[in-house]
Amino acid sequence: MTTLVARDLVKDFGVRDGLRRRSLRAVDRVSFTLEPGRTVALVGESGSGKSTIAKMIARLEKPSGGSIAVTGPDGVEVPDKDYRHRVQMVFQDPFASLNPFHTVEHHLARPLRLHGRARGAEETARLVSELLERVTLPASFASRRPHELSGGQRQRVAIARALAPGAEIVVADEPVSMLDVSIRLGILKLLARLQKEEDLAVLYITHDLATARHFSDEILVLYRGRVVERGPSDRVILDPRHPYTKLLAAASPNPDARDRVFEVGRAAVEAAGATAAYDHHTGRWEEAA
Ligand SMILES: Nc1ncnc2c1ncn2[C@@H]1O[C@H](COP(=O)(O)OP(=O)(O)OP(=O)(O)O)[C@@H](O)[C@H]1O
Repeated sequence: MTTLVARDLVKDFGVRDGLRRRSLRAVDRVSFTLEPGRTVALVGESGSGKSTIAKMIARLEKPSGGSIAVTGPDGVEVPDKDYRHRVQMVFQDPFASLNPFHTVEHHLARPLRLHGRARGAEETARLVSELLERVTLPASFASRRPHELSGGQRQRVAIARALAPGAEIVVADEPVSMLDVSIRLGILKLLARLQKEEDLAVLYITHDLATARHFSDEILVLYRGRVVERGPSDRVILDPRHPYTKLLAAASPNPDARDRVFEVGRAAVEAAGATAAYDHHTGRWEEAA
């Protein structure tokens, strides 16, 4: 059982304030545990520190304080060289995260070879086909280039690429926010299926409380770098206790923005056959009788 424990994570950035430089605390003592077969959602509005946490987990940013440790089934911390096999990212923008000059096969074969999972052309081709199958894309897509794929197909390739090194912990940073509304649910369901079938530990980063509820076990609500509320997903959404969570549930006074935030949520609610409905008057999700 591979587990990631983030303890008291802190990130300070040096920022310019007029002529002076000052320190901005983007993440303030955030702790969580990612376990196999479970999804933890980090929810917060723009600037709350979600991406900075993702980058620290992916080792793209160095924490200013706290620790991140991945332990293997034996309970022993995995050595640095294994960290990157085990912990992989799916980024927000599938248009920017794939190189337009390279084929799908190149994008998947590279991590397979880099992490020593495939030797020789035959084995690589077989594993590339398997990866495409896991994200429900036809094997024939291997020879395509990113511009020949839709946004959703690109995101599936990005997920396959994250799985290629044998990832056990996946950080999905707003994985559907740049996709067409009609295909978002398909990508979230794919992540949910992989999480269950392959026992992945997932950190799902989103500003959308509704999908956080339906696709995660635990929700952490971030406000200005701090966790202001955390708990089982249903409890946090149906019975938010912190005023900021209540505010987030109300999303925005602008009905257009609010509807955008919640349209995926509504689709997710319907697809899951759930009985909850978002009440714009009370600003809460209510269980139907
Ligand atoms: N490299 C950096 N230098 C200075 N400040 C930064 C840097 N990266 C992030 N910040 C600041 O840290 C805070 C948290 O940013 P972060 O991108 O983590 O938020 P977020 O919740 O992911 O927002 P979004 O949803 O817009 O991506 C913000 O105030 C941001 O301006």
